[in-house]
Amino acid sequence: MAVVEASNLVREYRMGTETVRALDGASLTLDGGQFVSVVGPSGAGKSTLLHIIGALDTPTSGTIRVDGTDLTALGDDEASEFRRNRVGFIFQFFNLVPTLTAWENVALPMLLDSRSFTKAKPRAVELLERVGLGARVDHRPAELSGGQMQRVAIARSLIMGPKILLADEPTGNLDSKTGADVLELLAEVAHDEPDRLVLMVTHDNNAAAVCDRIVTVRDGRIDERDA
Ligand SMILES: Nc1ncnc2c1ncn2[C@@H]1O[C@H](COP(=O)(O)OP(=O)(O)OP(=O)(O)O)[C@@H](O)[C@H]1O
Repeated sequence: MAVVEASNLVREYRMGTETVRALDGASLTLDGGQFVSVVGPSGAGKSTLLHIIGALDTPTSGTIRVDGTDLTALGDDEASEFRRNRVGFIFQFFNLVPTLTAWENVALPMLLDSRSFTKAKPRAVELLERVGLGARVDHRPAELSGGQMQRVAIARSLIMGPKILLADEPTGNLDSKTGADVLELLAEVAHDEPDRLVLMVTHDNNAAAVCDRIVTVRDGRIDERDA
């Protein structure tokens, strides 16, 4: 089943009197059960594409459906609910809350929802075990290595059970061995469930090489061979 269906996406930014076209008619269909990387030159529109797929930004024109939801039809509150419950985000600098322990960081999205409050800790601990950090649940980010922090962030991205994980340069701040381990984990996460998609923006050719599919963005469009 298609998790992402993007058609003719255009995203323009106004810069004073100039208009920058970050996306210029990008079309793409992505199925679940895959680990997909997005590559291309600097300024090609990769991050803009990822932000639109994650409902962090809206296109100027074009259509975008993610996990069956038409993102262009969402209001601000619906978009933030979509981001919280239906998408997992993984960032280069991990974005963990320094004052919270590993399990509290992972549980945060569930702790914010009164309906799931009591289930939050057992689920967070289970996910930390899944990413190999069962012995680190009470550690704070400063007491963890970079690779361990990224594993916590991956566990957090999974807690609401999203169909899609979006990773922006997830290995950009890790050494090559630690980065390779994180990529292996992301591939496992994509293949764990039949229709989960992990979509990763990367500049690292080794990272792209372990993916099931590589999508190239150039001048705001998806390379035709990749669409
Ligand atoms: N908020 C913004 N305001 C104005 N212009 C923007 C904004 N965001 C992106 N752009 C412009 O849109 C184009 C695409 O940017 P984007 O960040 O999507 O590229 P990228 O492929 O992710 O680049 P990089 O690999 O360097 O991160 C660039 O020319 C950029 O300067």
